[in-house]
Amino acid sequence: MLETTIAAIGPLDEPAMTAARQLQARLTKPAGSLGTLEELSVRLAGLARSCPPPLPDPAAVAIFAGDHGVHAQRVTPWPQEVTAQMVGNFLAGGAVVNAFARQAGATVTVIDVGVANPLDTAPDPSGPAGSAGSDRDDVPRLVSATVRRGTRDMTVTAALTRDEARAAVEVGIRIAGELIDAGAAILVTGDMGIANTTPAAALIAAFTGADAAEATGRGTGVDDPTYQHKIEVVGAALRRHTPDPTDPLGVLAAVGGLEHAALTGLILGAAARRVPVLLDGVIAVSAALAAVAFAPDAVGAMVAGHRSAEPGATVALRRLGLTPLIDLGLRLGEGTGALLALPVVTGAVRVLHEVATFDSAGVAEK
Ligand SMILES: O=C(O)c1ccc[n+]([C@@H]2O[C@H](COP(=O)([O-])O)[C@@H](O)[C@H]2O)c1
Ligand SMILES: Cc1cc2nc[nH]c2cc1C
Repeated sequence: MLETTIAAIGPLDEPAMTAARQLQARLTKPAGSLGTLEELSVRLAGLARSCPPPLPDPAAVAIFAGDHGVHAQRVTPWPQEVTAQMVGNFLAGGAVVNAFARQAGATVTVIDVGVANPLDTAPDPSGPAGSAGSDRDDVPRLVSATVRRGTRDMTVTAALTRDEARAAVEVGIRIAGELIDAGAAILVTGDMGIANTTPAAALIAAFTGADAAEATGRGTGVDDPTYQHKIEVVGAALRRHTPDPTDPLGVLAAVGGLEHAALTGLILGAAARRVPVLLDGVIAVSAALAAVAFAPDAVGAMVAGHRSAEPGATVALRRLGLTPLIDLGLRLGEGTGALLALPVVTGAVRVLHEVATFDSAGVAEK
């Protein structure tokens, strides 16, 4: 499944991109006045192989949840149980991602690929928090696709076996296919996993060659001594495994996480179906680096929703050559920054569908 998905990923379609550039030049606005949105609309036309490309509606958020053996190294102040508890919150509709998804009209699917603690998924008799008036279709959905109940501690041994990493990637590919088959026109990445900014930093360092200090951030907000310790943990894991960036499955297995690997699969699955994938924060962009290591053309399907405050996100975005659409200092994850960027993507495409040309509107050109 991984190999066939990689084989299905191809370059952007040049004729559709040329058509989009030519249409942009005829629309009633000064050339280039929509800045980044113009190039985004061209890219999305190339991805869809049509001009105009379809509007990115409806959107589907896929939140992959997993736990991390490296939590034992005290790289985060939060207890591991919070991963399972936040999954319960997503399913009850009470997290920030749910509020933003309701605002964007996006569905929310939570995929348990490796949560260590039991999930409390009993329905709340009072109904989903904050979702008054929503119909059944808007209720967040849980998919149980546990590969293992959390990774191993990457400072001691490989976080995953190659088979486990592959299984998690293939969960992501399967979810991409299911969401697209159900009608999603854009996929939005989400993640939940206490301690997951540590493997994200290690992945970014492994794929870009950045050192541990450049790739590592404060995650949920660690104090100065813990931050220094976290950089050492990332550095120690990299020294132990010396991951080979040309072997993405090996890198994901050595220093990755189950949600990172599943997000890699989601991105590859979207790219293979030529559907855009809106990237959220540092966990998503670390997975995106693995995706381009599998299939360089996968970058054509990626839209960087926002610039996470985590420094590793900027390192990864630079390597991917992606300009984030918004930069608001967010560092929450869950898909929140990407969802806020969704109207920008929609706007970029809507212009190609709806804006009059100089000819049709009788507006004089310079
Ligand atoms: O999306 C981001 O860039 C981001 C930055 C910092 C923290 N997070 C979220 O916070 C959790 C990981 O933080 P930590 O400090 O426990 O590694 C995990 O659930 C992530 O979704 C996410
Ligand atoms: C409360 C909380 C909510 C989150 N959402 C994503 N990561 C998170 C981490 C914590 C700690």
